[in-house]
Amino acid sequence: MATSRRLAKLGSYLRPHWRDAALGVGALFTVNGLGVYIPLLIRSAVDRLSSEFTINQVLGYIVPVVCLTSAMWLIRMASRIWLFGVGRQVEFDLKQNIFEHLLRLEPSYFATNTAGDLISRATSDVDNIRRLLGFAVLSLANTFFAYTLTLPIMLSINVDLTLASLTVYPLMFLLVHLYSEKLRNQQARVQEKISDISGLIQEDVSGMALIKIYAQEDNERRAFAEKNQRLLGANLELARTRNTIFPLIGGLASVSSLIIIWLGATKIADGSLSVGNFVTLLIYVERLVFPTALLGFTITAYQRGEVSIDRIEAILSTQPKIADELNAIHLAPENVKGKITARNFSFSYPQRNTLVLDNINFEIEPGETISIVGAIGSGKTTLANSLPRLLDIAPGQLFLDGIDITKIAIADLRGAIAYVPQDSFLFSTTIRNNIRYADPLAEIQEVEAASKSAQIHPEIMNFPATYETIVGERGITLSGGQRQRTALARAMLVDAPVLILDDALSSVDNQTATAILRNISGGTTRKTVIFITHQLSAAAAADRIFVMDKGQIVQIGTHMDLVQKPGLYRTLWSQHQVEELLH
Ligand SMILES: Nc1ncnc2c1ncn2[C@@H]1O[C@H](COP(=O)(O)OP(=O)(O)OP(=O)(O)O)[C@@H](O)[C@H]1O
Repeated sequence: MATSRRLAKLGSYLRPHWRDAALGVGALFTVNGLGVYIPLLIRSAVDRLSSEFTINQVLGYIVPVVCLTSAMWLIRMASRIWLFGVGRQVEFDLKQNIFEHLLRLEPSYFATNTAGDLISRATSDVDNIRRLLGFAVLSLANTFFAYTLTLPIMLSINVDLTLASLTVYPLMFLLVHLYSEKLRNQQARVQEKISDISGLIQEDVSGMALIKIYAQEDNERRAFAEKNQRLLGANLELARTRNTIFPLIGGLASVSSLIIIWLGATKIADGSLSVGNFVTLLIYVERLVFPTALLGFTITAYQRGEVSIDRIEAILSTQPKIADELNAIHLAPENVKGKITARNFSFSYPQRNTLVLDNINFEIEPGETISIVGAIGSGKTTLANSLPRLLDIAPGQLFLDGIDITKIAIADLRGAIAYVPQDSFLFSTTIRNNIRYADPLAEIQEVEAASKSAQIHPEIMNFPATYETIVGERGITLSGGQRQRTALARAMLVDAPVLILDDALSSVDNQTATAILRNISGGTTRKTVIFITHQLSAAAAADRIFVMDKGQIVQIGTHMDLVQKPGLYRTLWSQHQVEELLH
């Protein structure tokens, strides 16, 4: 991103908080104005007191200097509160924007961007921008005012001495210019390495059981040490560059004072400079040393911030691929009948040329229960993910109640479809909150009814705190089957007209799976149920069965029809019967 665009971005982050920023900068202006005035008082004191010295005169100078210095201290404090506050506000806004933006992005985005990298951008990079907008703005404004207010007065006192003291500055700016590109690149490398390490920690913590099962602790330790070493290398490289340039800047600024002392002394000796003016110039140059030396830190903060702006904007500028059309159709779930149609539906994943779904056609009537069976990788999950538009599908291929699903408002489409994916993810909260996730105000009776439909209620009643039992992270305190049925209860509570179960009962025995399917597809208000499964005895209970092979629906029919015809279903059924016998 070009520097001008980065500055425009910074401006846009600051805009909502311009009042505080302006107050902070205004306070710095006042402080620097007072800072310029105090040496003038001292000059007058030095010149007057050298001719007549009384205690009253001394006090007449000391009291205003003390009062002004105290006022400066208070105003400087206020400027810090305002400007650092702006940094914190921007940090809050950015975190909020990033999180809200991530919620709008489609699942495939998270397949290509690791959680560790996203976390590092939302925390460490946001922190860099906070520092840039708090500390760097403060120190830059301070340096700017220090120079613009001090230099004219210095020039009015003595042009030669002032210009001589400034001779080191071109050298200083050349130094900064030469090193800035290098510093920015090294900073970017550090941020990348931080992301790498966050990614590894995040992945290893999630996959800890796997690491232990395969006894891969040593390999993981080595992989971590390698990444940590790279981060250390990047940090040391950056520190070397910084530690070369910043003391040089500070040192060059101090050379200005030496120039004033050296040339000033000769000017006092030849009578062309009063002692008062000499002292004043010396104080002014000293006053400039600190803001100038701070420039180094300001540059670091700026460069860190620059890299971080790019990294954060990479998230914020990613347009969601799956979004509502301008005139999206709104559908209330209670008005949805649940008819699902596919017409010549084909799909391929980005970066893959082959069709994963190849010219699929079907009609599912409202209230019908359909089982989808087929070989591993035949496209069942892809079909299930397409219906609630978790995948970016082309228009005119899938329809809900005859309406193209790409024309329906996404929230309404997803509100009409309850979906239990293969991975029955549970949050680290109570079972009750997990079940009523989609309806946090649901009463316990509704939660219990949903659990009864999912055949998990008796087991929950046996947990130590029944529905208030806390589920460990990702539900590790529950068995696989319990997790699956809790996830199913969550979908049952929604009471949507369409229910999709993607291999969601694989850890439940065949009889229970069949009973659950009968339970959810029966009743007075029948839902349209799509039941993807490898459990053929449960699948057989459906009204119709779709058999998938290599991205196509190769057979459609009832269990009785399909077992009588030669084809994939009969083969799968025979295999299933052999497995049942061997069991
Ligand atoms: N995100 C993805 N990116 C690229 N290819 C994918 C992605 N997800 C699935 N595939 C591929 O699409 C094909 C169909 O996968 P899908 O998960 O739909 O099959 P499935 O029938 O549900 O399999 P299973 O019975 O194992 O769940 C497979 O070849 C798979 O490798």
